Amino acid sequence: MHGLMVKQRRKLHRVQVEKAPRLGLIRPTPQGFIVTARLHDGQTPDDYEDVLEKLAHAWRVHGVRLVSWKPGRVTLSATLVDPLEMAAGLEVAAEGLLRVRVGLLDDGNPFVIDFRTVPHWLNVGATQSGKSNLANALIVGLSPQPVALVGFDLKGGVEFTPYQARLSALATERHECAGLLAELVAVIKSRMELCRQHRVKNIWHPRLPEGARPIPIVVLVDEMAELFLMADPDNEKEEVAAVATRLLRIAQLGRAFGIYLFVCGQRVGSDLGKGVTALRAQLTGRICHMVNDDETAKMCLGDMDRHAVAAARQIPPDRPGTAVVIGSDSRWHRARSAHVLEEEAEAAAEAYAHRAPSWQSLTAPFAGDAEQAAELDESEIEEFTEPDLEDLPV
Ligand SMILES: Nc1ncnc2c1ncn2[C@@H]1O[C@H](COP(=O)(O)OP(=O)(O)OP(=O)(O)O)[C@@H](O)[C@H]1O
Repeated sequence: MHGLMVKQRRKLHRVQVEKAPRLGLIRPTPQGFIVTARLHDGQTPDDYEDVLEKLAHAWRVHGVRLVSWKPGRVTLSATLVDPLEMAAGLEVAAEGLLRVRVGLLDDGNPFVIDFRTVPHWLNVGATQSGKSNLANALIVGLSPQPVALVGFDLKGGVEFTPYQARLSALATERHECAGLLAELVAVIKSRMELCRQHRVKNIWHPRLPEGARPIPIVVLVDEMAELFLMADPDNEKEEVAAVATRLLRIAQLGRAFGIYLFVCGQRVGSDLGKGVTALRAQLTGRICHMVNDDETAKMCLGDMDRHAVAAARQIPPDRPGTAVVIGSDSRWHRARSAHVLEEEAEAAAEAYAHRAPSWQSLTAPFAGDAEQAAELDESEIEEFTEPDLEDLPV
């Protein structure tokens, strides 16, 4: 027994985490180089994630990322200059239905918002960090597409009114938002009925005749906090609760019924209430621009990857449009959006105004009172929350 203990203790003593890396061959890449490091006993890839910034300084390079790992070894990629410097001159491009290339990732790949693979997004950042610029990029990329756009603009309309020509509906006050959200849930309910009639689980299923397939709806929300903050809880509680529930229903069921959320805000904090935390869990696409407080970075990225939080806190204020993004691959990337002026987005909205379906045509399938139609029971929600991925549009 004693011998075993001594052996164990020796083994434990062998474990040292901070040791010089054992590097393999250095291979050049267009942006810098790639190198493999063998892990010392007791090291994990996480230990490397924790010291990437130190490595970048030691190697005198712009940045180091851990690109992959196998048992016992990690592969690191170093970039000599910031690839995001090149994003400024990029153009936004539609890359298929509901898919927009909005900028560049720091591994040189395009930064793509693809609602087909990641249906709902949270876009946060301090003032002047580049949130609206990204929304502008989406307007430019989505306007020519056969999709409906709906705006919730709690900044009194300053953000989305310029694009009204291409919007099928716009709400600027919270009570209007509550009504419009009820109508969207009612749209979901009518699409549910349609799917039941054709015995399919989502609107993309091939069994649904092409003519019967409803048009996708992208919902843009700006300033999320305004939907949840209460100046006078006694009078506003009910409305806030209704807004929170309806947003959550849209997030839970949107993927199956072609309704997608892009939610922007300066701040996401637990003080906004449980509704925000529940909603956040459904917004699996995350974009964190420069933020002023740790809590917002943590709320935006922390539940996905703690290293992403540290990366977001390092975004310099003089690089608007730079963000830490978690998208379809569930890994975090530094990214920068293409620079899109409000005028460009406005021009795109005007040019494609004829593509905006009328709100009446979108809500036609449900007759009567939206508030009532917006009631859903748990079994209905469960029935449609996990659509088959193969059915999503191509
Ligand atoms: N990707 C980018 N490249 C270059 N400049 C950018 C980029 N994104 C934003 N900017 C510039 O940074 C400034 C702030 O951007 P934007 O208005 O999008 O910030 P915001 O986060 O929406 O701010 P606010 O909350 O105050 O509306 C603008 O002048 C904009 O042109």
